[in-house]
Amino acid sequence: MIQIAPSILSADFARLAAEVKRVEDAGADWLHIDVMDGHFVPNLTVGPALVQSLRKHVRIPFDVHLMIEAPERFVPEFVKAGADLVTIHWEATPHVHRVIQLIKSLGVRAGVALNPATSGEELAYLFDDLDVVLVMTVNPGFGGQKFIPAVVPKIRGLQRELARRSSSCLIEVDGGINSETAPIVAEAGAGILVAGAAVFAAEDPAQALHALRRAAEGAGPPI
Ligand SMILES: O=C(CO)[C@@H](O)[C@H](O)COP(=O)(O)O
Ligand SMILES: [Co+2]
Repeated sequence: MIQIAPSILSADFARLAAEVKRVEDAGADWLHIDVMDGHFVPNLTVGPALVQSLRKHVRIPFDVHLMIEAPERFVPEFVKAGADLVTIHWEATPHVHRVIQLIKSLGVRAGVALNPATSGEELAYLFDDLDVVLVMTVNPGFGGQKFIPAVVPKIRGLQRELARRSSSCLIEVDGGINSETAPIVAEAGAGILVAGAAVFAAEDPAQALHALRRAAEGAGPPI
């Protein structure tokens, strides 16, 4: 079953609670919260205070995508604020294993995100500790960008390696996901699809979620 995680980056921040409730009611599986620090990526977004405020209005689990340098500095605050899954970038700290241990020790799920230019081969020693590998299908920093097809073989390679190890770790994809790209990534092995513009910019989010799910599930099981 494909899971969909709408990204708040394309929501109207002035009406955030109402917009998020709308996608929750429409059947979203996760809420994807993009955190940016202006260093790791050339953009700034939100911090733990916003996560804590939203937590009071939303029941679906929070998927917090940290696009920040040295994420270990802020992991405990995001968990305290209500994160259910914390994903850090492979490129953002020299101590990825240590940060994954920190996230797990706080009782939530842990993910590692890979920029388009990162191969993911280095992740092998982490698979047993990871709940999610997040494959960026755009360069991180902004919503509404165009999907990078060259990333698809990486998704397929990760899927094969995870299947070989009988791992329960899921592949999440993030960036430029819509009804055209969803079947491509689902066929390659993605189980969680992040979708910002495709859901929050749609007139009818329920219809948009349905279209994404149908497109992805029509792709058949991963190879
Ligand atoms: O992490 C990011 C961007 O850095 C994403 O979560 C985007 O916000 C997804 O938005 P769309 O590409 O689906 O509009
Ligand atoms: Co994201």
